[in-house]
Amino acid sequence: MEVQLISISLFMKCVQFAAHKHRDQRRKDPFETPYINHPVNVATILASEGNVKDEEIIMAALLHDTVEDTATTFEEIEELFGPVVCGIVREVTDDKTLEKQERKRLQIVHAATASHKAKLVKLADKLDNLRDLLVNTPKGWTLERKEEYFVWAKEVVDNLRGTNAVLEGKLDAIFKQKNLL
Ligand SMILES: Nc1nc2c(ncn2[C@@H]2O[C@H](COP(=O)(O)OP(=O)(O)O)[C@@H](OP(=O)(O)OP(=O)(O)O)[C@H]2O)c(=O)[nH]1
Ligand SMILES: [Mn+2]
Repeated sequence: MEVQLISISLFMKCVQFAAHKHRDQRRKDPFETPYINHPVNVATILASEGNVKDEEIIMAALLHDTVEDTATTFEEIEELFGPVVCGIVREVTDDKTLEKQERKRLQIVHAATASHKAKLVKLADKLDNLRDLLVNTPKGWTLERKEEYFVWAKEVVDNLRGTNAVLEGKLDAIFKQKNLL
């Protein structure tokens, strides 16, 4: 068995915390998928496809949208799950007080200098969102807006390269399918 650094108890508290915080949210897809499916997908992509063994990265993936999209604070996350997990979540959290265009621009800029752990979470986050867009159109989105998302996501991913060959390969297969690579 792999060395296990984080107790199963704390890990499950993290799953429970994320599910609780996102309990009233739905994704934008036509099926109104419960929002928690996305953080669970991102964590599962890292563990099962990306071969990531570091439990703190998996926990940060489970929590990655809590501060951005729910009434969760970094202080809560640090108190419950420690400074490393909190630091990763902080790095992948957009400042929602900024204009959307500026937020999107900053994701591209910040990707380049993010820590290795944060880059892994961002790669899996984009992979899950793009896989969804290949099969669904979010409510209220035009096809053009969807195409623009692929173009923008590639700019973010281009600044995350050299982090995880498997995840980057899977993202590149999607970009090739969209004629962006
Ligand atoms: N593909 C997809 N995306 C959905 C769905 N429901 C919610 N989203 C979220 O929508 C965001 C993209 O929509 P935009 O209009 O471009 O961004 P905004 O929500 O921040 O304004 C993605 O965030 P992001 O900033 O790109 O990444 P992150 O917030 O997940 O880090 C994604 O997480 C869905 O059903 N499918
Ligand atoms: Mn996300």
